Amino acid sequence: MPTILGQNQYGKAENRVVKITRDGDTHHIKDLNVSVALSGDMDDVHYSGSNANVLPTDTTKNTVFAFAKEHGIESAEQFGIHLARHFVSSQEPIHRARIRIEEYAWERIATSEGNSKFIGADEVKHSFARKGQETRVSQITYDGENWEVISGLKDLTVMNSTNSEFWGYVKDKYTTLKEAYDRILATDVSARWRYNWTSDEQRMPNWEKSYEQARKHMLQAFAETYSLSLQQTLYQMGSRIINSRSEIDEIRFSLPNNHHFLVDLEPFGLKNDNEVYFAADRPYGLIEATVLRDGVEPKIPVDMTNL
Ligand SMILES: O=c1[nH]c(=O)c2[nH]c(=O)[nH]c2[nH]1
Repeated sequence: MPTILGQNQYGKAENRVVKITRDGDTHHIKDLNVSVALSGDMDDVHYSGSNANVLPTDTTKNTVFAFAKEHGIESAEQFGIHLARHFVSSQEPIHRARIRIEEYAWERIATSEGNSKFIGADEVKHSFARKGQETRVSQITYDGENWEVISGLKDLTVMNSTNSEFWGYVKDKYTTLKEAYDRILATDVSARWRYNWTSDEQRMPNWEKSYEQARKHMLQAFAETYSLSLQQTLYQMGSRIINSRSEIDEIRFSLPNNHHFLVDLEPFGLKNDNEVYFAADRPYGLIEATVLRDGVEPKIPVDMTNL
């Protein structure tokens, strides 16, 4: 049966490019997921395997990262226009470029009051929470006599664009990681905290207020900790909650270390001055721990934060 080629397109999908613009100590984030689809005179590569008209998908990926440096990311639309125009105008066989972009919005984390003087602002200039993703969770158990309430949240994505280091670790013959003195620290917070309220219904905590405050203290600790490891930041987040909320005795975290790798732009004659990152989705470090009020028995199950 004779066959003919129908519609076709190709390119690199889901390039996770993060651009940090450092305006003094105020940082700005653009976080995009960019998918490139090109089409044009591509009959030959399908029929005979000749790659003479094929700009590699790897090159389309590199172009996304290089353009983040060369043109900046003013808006997703403007960035997409630059890219589409580039592919169609620089490659004769390419007649059509479709650039799809998802943009993830971030908002600044508000400072705690004592610290706003120290930082000189009501918002930390390098600490962000990703908008509109998190889910609030709770588990209530009652045996006819006693209550156990465990609350928390998951998928709260946060980032510090500076004030994070990681060095001085064990090195064996398989270690290749370079020590970092100024890295991005990003994670998706999954946390569960346990209330010490068990029976007296007259003295039930104000659940709404408690959630709001616990979340706030946790975020402020994330933003205000100068981090030497995600483990250290985790402990600060937990102890800030325990110390500021008397109704909470225990908190457990599961924190993926969302790695951001600086992209090597040297091959394109560009200097990457801690600006353009590849946001990897896997593998990731996974840091988990419980923080307890001293003298309290741990009761939150180890695997609960993965639910
Ligand atoms: O904060 C970190 N903690 C680690 O245990 C670790 N391990 C690693 O490779 N990078 C990091 N970062």
